[in-house]
Amino acid sequence: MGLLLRGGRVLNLENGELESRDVLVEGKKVARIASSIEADAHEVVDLGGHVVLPGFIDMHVHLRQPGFEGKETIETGSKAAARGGYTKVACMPNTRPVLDTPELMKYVYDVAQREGSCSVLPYGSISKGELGEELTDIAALRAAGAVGITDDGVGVQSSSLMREAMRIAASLDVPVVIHSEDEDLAKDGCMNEGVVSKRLGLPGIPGLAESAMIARDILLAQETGAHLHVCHISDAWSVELVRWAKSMGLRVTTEVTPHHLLLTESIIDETDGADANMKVNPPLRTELDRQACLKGLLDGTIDMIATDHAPHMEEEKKRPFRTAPFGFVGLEFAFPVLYTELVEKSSALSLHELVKKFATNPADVFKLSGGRIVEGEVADITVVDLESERAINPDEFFSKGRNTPFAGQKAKGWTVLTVNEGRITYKA
Ligand SMILES: NC(=O)N[C@@H](CC(=O)O)C(=O)O
Ligand SMILES: [Zn+2]
Repeated sequence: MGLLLRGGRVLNLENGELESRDVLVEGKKVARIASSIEADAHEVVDLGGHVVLPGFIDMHVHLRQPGFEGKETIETGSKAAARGGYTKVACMPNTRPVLDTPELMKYVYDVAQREGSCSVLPYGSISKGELGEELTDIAALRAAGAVGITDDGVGVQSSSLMREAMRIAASLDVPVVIHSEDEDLAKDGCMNEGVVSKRLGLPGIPGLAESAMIARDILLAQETGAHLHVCHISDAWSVELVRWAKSMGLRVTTEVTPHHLLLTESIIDETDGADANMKVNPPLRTELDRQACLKGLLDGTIDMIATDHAPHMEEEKKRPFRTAPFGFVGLEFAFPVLYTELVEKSSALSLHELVKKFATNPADVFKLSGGRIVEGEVADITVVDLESERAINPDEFFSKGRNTPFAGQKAKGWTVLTVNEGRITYKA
């Protein structure tokens, strides 16, 4: 019985070494890891020296179900996740209806159980309908399996509402996950506010719209003792604030997207704002901001990578820059693009440091299973090919979304096999 992964090189997360090991999976767990395993497993996969990693965990994806199934479903989004090497994703509640009740938590778990290709952990919203007016029943959402609470897609404008949410969340040990955006400062903006927005005559969103809200919420986390997790950090001052909060011993964590680590508003400049596939929230910012995010990732200020996979329909993204929806897909190439740019090309960080940002840290921060490959623990495993180079090709996506500015970019590090709770969920 079991699944035997033979002839792979398992990444040692402590020292970064690749160790030739066989891995035997029985049921949902890793049964054995050894140099050579002889077992009559019912399935043997020869890994041919490819690299064996803990399954990736993405704490920020939009699966669009219920309500926006034209953009994505739990089935297609989780398939895309498995193809990208993810074994767990946390999905955002900005669906229709908004995921604001225990019944809707159950709905996501049920659909994922039936149709999903990875573990799907729903967030419950902070406010009913994400309207920012009335709190949800946070205790009931937690009891129904909410991985955290968030109004992602919009910022919580009311400071008193956020304060009350954090008080309750702190008492229940529920992470408060924030889309930091001061709507008054960000009003009608469609790209980063600065020289490029001025040149193109497009309304801007200042970095301050993000950092000012992060400052407020850090202070509220300090007062209430809540665990604050900052979504998709993108601005240099924001990174500085989180660094400060950590140095004060506060429970503040954060994530960054591949696009904020690798791209800037210059791509919008070069194309004269003609392509809404470059429109995302928070917006692509300046080189200074990008460098600050990179530095934050390296020094531990930024705990993890999250894709903020946000699929939209092609027609929607064909609209003018000003009116098209914000968002990029990311699940199917996040690891390859970051491995290639940050590990292989620039040696900004090493493979095992990157893998911690993709798997170990999200597991630890959100107290989830997985994040490492250990005998007796859950068999969430991703095998990647670090040699073959291929271009990112939206036509191959399992996701319904094609909206990415990374289309055509060449990368290495593609997933060849994904195992979620002992079950093969993707095989190249
Ligand atoms: N990131 C985006 O640009 N868009 C997200 C919302 C969000 O994550 O804020 C979406 O739901 O489309
Ligand atoms: Zn958001």
